[in-house]
Amino acid sequence: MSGISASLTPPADAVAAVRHPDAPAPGELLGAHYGQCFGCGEDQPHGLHLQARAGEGVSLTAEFTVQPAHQGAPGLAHGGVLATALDETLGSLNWLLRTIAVTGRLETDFVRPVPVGTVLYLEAEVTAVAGRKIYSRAAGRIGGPDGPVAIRAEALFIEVKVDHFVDNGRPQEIKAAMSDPDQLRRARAFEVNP
Ligand SMILES: CCCCCCCCCCCCCCCC(=O)SCCNC(=O)CCNC(=O)[C@H](O)C(C)(C)COP(=O)(O)OP(=O)(O)OC[C@H]1O[C@@H](n2cnc3c(N)ncnc32)[C@H](O)[C@@H]1OP(=O)(O)O
Repeated sequence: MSGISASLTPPADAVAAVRHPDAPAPGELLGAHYGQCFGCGEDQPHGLHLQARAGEGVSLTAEFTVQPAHQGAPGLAHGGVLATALDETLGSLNWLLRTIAVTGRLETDFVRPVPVGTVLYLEAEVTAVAGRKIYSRAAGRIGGPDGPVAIRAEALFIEVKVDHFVDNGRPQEIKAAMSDPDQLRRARAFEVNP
């Protein structure tokens, strides 16, 4: 067992997260926010191809199958890849809030080794919101959705403006995504209220 750091404990004035009225219905697949995303992108050959599904409230489930490209030790998933799976799952929660946010802090416990070929069953929920700060937690189970926990994490996401990606990333792709005539795809790219 491990304790979490103070910065992951919501402050006294934190409030419960509110699911956006247009959030996908429980059971609905969220789809990728960006085709080249290492976590969820369908165009990323060595990516995780993680598929997240909306849950009740501000929660979701996701699945990811560990591939040979994700090994650290022979036959076992790399810890950084597992942390990525948690990060991606937690990041997807922002689509249920329709908030653009990036990971500020991610604390991960690696509880059991995860062999190649394993399906990791992830579950995540937002626990509290305080201003721009979104607190969340996730766990990944093996052997089935009710199997033993192999990994878990607590995280703090920070809300940002689209400018975060324009100023620090590839502005031309961001501008193209913002002009996408498909309103839902445009909103999903930035996980924001259209
Ligand atoms: C073409 C299509 C395009 C698609 C477009 C995609 C859009 C959808 C993106 C989704 C992507 C998903 C993928 C998975 C999620 C990632 O993996 S995101 C990538 C990894 N994360 C990053 O790159 C973030 C890098 N860090 C930063 O940019 C900046 O540090 C941050 C996080 C924006 C914060 O900077 P800031 O805005 O100046 O905020 P700042 O005032 O410093 O802090 C605000 C508050 O947060 C607290 N805080 C900030 N950082 C921390 C920290 N590390 N620890 C504890 N507390 C912290 C501060 O203490 C402060 O608290 P208060 O004083 O308000 O109580």
